[in-house]
Amino acid sequence: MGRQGVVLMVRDSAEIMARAPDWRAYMGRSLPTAPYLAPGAPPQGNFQRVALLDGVPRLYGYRKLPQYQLTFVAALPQDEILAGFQRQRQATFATITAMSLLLVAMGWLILRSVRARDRAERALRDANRELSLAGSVFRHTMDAVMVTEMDGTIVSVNPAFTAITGYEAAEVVGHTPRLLRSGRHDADFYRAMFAQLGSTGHWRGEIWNRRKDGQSYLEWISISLVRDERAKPLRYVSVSNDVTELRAGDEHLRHLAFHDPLTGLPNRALLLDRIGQGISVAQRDGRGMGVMFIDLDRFKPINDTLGHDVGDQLLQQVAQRLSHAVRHSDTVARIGGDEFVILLEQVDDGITYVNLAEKVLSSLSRPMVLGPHTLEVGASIGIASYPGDGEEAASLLKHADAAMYVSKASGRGAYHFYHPGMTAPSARREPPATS
Ligand SMILES: Nc1nc2c(ncn2[C@@H]2O[C@H](COP(=O)(O)OP(=O)(O)OP(=O)(O)O)[C@@H](O)[C@H]2O)c(=O)[nH]1
Repeated sequence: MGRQGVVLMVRDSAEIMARAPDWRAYMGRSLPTAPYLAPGAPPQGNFQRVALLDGVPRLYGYRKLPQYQLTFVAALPQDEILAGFQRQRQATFATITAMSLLLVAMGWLILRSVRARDRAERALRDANRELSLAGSVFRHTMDAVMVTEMDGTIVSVNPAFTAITGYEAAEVVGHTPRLLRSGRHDADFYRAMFAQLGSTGHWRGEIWNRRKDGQSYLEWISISLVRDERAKPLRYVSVSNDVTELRAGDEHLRHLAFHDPLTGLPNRALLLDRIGQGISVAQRDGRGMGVMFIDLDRFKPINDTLGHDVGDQLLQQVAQRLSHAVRHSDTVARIGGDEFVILLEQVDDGITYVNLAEKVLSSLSRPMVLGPHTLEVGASIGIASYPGDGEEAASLLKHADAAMYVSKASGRGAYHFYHPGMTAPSARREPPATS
């Protein structure tokens, strides 16, 4: 019956005839409002109410015994009946709560792994995109790219490398860049290059290399040391391009700037520079040097009668004859229309000038055959030597010109050494006075 269950026997007069438990306390007490005593109450039934006598809410079951004018009543307290249900409800609630938490946790874990997977896929896509971009640059750049191991073994080269060197990738991979050496640089050059690469991780400069067909070419190259994530040296990457033609263009421009286009001889600017250098060397070594100013005699009539083209050819032939007359170390320059200068270095005696002047006069006086024309010109020469006749390039040249003017004035076809007081060339070129 539980802790608060009750069994009653109630007379139809509402008086409690028996009760368990505590029958003594309830004996004779009346239950006039009991539902089973109400007129027309069914012979048996159930109901729920708060007990009149002890105030406990109970569920009641009864059965009338009309022949004895009695009703049997049994009641159980509501909380005892519902206790199992409550326990079950709590257990169910706890289970549902735990499952919900579990579901939330699983959902969170799934979400996290989906996000992590998305992130990884995105990173992979980005990495692939970068790789394909790098690959495309590697394949399509006009610069030759070469990747080597730290010991110099070539790992890969790009198509531009093949275009420049003539070597296919398969022919160079596994070899070292020594394959390309032209022999124009000594061991010190490469030692300095690797020393800088070792200390700074970079080297940039020009190298003469050799193509597969044996032809030398000049490349502008930038080499970088590549390290791994832990900064350990991994590879060398070089990017280079062929600058041979560019350099040739530079040299051609420089040649044009310092040479006479008609004869190919050094012009006035280069001559002055070389005289300056010659003076420095002579000063240092205590040696002599000098310049010989040569002006053709009666050149103008050739121009005037046979034309400028023939005059040009004659000037070219004069240039050749002068070049043949001098030593390899001397310089022959053309500094004006029919004006040539020979720079003689390391000359300590006057006889060398005399010999050369006579050789030049004799060479230029020989007939020149230019197509159908056989022409004869001569020359007038002036000589000035360092240090006696001038200590600077311009003054030496000016004094040689003055001495040459004396040769002209003396009847042409002669040479003179400079002496102080000889007429300056500027005076010589003044228009003759008219009377
Ligand atoms: N063909 C040709 N003639 C030139 C060139 N530059 C200057 N000349 C000419 O060279 C001549 C030089 O003049 P001069 O030295 O006075 O003539 P020259 O007849 O030799 O006179 P002398 O020296 O007194 O004997 C001028 O007629 C210029 O026009 C050139 O590049 N080509």
